[in-house]
Amino acid sequence: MIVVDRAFTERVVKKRPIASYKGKMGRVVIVAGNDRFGGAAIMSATAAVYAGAGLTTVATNPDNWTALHARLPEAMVTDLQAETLTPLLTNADVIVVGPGLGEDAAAKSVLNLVLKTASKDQALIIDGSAITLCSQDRPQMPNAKIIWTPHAVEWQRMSGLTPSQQDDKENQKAFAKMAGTLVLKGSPTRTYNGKDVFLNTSGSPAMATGGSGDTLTGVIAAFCAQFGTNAQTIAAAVWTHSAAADNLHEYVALPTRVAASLPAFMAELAATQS
Ligand SMILES: NC(=O)C1=CN([C@@H]2O[C@H](COP(=O)(O)OP(=O)(O)OC[C@H]3O[C@@H](n4cnc5c(N)ncnc54)[C@H](O)[C@@H]3O)[C@@H](O)[C@H]2O)[C@@H](O)CC1
Ligand SMILES: Nc1ncnc2c1ncn2[C@@H]1O[C@H](COP(=O)(O)OP(=O)(O)O)[C@@H](O)[C@H]1O
Ligand SMILES: [Mg+2]
Repeated sequence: MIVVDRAFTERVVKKRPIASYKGKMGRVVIVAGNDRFGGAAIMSATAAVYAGAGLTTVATNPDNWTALHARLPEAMVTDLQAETLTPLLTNADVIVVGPGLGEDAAAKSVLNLVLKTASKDQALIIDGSAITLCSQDRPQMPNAKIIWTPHAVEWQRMSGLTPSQQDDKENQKAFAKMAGTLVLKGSPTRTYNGKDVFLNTSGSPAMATGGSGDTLTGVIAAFCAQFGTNAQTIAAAVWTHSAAADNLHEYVALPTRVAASLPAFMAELAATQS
């Protein structure tokens, strides 16, 4: 069991080299948001941009474009059609699929496109609706660096384990049949990579509000884009997201306010390096 705390995270969040440029900070593509859950796409993208991803594109239902542009002009948008999306997916360093995507035919079709396109050097973060769809349809998974981010009920859909059965031993046994990294969200969140268990030490019930998990996907995406995709980076992203919520000292940690606090918080974490 590896305890993830501030000291652990400070080893991951690096000062930016002088010669940094946006292309070096990672290309993130977020496939998210149907006509009802545009907020999930906006929250994921906001977190990715505010946690430092160099170039963020959101593939979302066109109903969400105006709101996304108005809230987050740093992000680019595209639709969910294979013709426009395929080249963007191919060039991405990190792909997020699932927040607020829904489970209809359009969601299934774009999820299949992502699974067909993802390649071995890319991080692929699978969340929300995409977890539910993968659990139902059991598609062939790509040879990519897959990161699953289920909550307890999504993990139940993946593994068959009820929330009360979800202890380290059972989780590891169930995840041994799957590939990649598992971020099992909860209180506390545990990250599994098939070898170690990373126990998060930040977070509180103030995070029990819609959008907290959508925001986490963007933080993980930005961390992988900048610091390399491995279990340490992913566990540090989990800690940073929940610690940023703790730092608000508010009854409810509104995901948009958590995201807004990330640039200053990450500067603080990076400043401890000599
Ligand atoms: N503003 C938005 O656009 C939002 C969109 N969302 C999206 O909505 C879609 C559906 O996600 P949901 O998670 O709501 O629906 P799900 O159908 O996946 O799961 C919801 C059920 O699981 C329960 N649950 C969640 N965490 C649990 C835990 N730790 N222990 C026990 N039970 C738990 C919930 O109370 C609920 O009964 C996802 O794609 C998600 O990304 C949500 O994130 C909410 C906000
Ligand atoms: N009681 C709690 N203690 C610590 N973290 C919590 C608590 N409740 C929720 N969270 C965090 O909030 C997030 C919830 O994710 P999720 O259920 O996917 O939200 P959504 O899909 O609405 O964005 C996770 O990161 C989880 O760890
Ligand atoms: Mg969620």
